[in-house]
Amino acid sequence: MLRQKIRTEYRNKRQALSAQQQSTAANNLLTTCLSSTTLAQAKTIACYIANDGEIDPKAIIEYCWQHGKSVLLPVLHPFSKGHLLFVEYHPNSATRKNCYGIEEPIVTTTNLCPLTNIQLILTPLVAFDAQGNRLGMGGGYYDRTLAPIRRDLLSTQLIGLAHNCQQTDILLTDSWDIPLNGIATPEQYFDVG
Ligand SMILES: Nc1nc2c(c(=O)[nH]1)N(C=O)[C@@H](CNc1ccc(C(=O)N[C@@H](CCC(=O)O)C(=O)O)cc1)CN2
Ligand SMILES: Nc1ncnc2c1ncn2[C@@H]1O[C@H](COP(=O)(O)OP(=O)(O)OP(=O)(O)O)[C@@H](O)[C@H]1O
Repeated sequence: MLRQKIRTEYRNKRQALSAQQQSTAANNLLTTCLSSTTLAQAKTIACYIANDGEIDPKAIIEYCWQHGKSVLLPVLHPFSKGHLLFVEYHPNSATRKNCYGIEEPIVTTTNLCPLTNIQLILTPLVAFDAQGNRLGMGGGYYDRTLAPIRRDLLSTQLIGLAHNCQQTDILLTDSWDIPLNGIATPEQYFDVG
């Protein structure tokens, strides 16, 4: 399947980056994000903990904390298979590793955030194109969870974070794919509306 072939190719590209390249990319990513008004204006922002060579958004999370913004992380839904929950994340949040080895906050009765309260979601991705199409890890987690955005039921903004080497020509899309409003790389911001 073509999608799987592209996924493997682009996972390999990001995994091949050196620690030095990762660190430079992560620092420059914050600068790009700050050039878009979306991050400056949003008060409730979902992000992720880097895994598998993904660009590291740690500096963005720190920036959000310093500027009084509320940060959320995705957590694999404990009952609804293939869906995500978004959970508050603070400097001292208790975390654990999920089944993919990705750190996630422990869900409590008070730290869940409904999708309707999230103004901006910064998504990880494996590959993207300049039209705002996104290829993820293949679990369909973001696509399923964010389906209400596709149906225009939510105004949450979606911005993908990526290394420059994750840009592809044109990605073929499926009916369930949620298009991004923008993509931020260490070099530039693609505004796709
Ligand atoms: N940092 C980060 N957090 C995230 C995601 C992500 O892509 N990145 N997710 C985004 O959905 C969710 C977790 N989904 C994931 C889905 C699959 C695999 C994974 O490693 N899958 C296969 C290989 C996939 C393939 O190449 O076909 C594996 O187990 O090796 C990891 C995370 C929520 N949290
Ligand atoms: N809204 C949805 N409802 C039901 N199934 C879905 C939905 N979105 C995606 N899926 C299923 O999830 C599977 C994986 O989708 P896809 O390859 O687009 O994931 P991805 O975008 O790479 O992953 P992720 O969103 O986790 O980063 C597909 O085979 C599809 O059947």
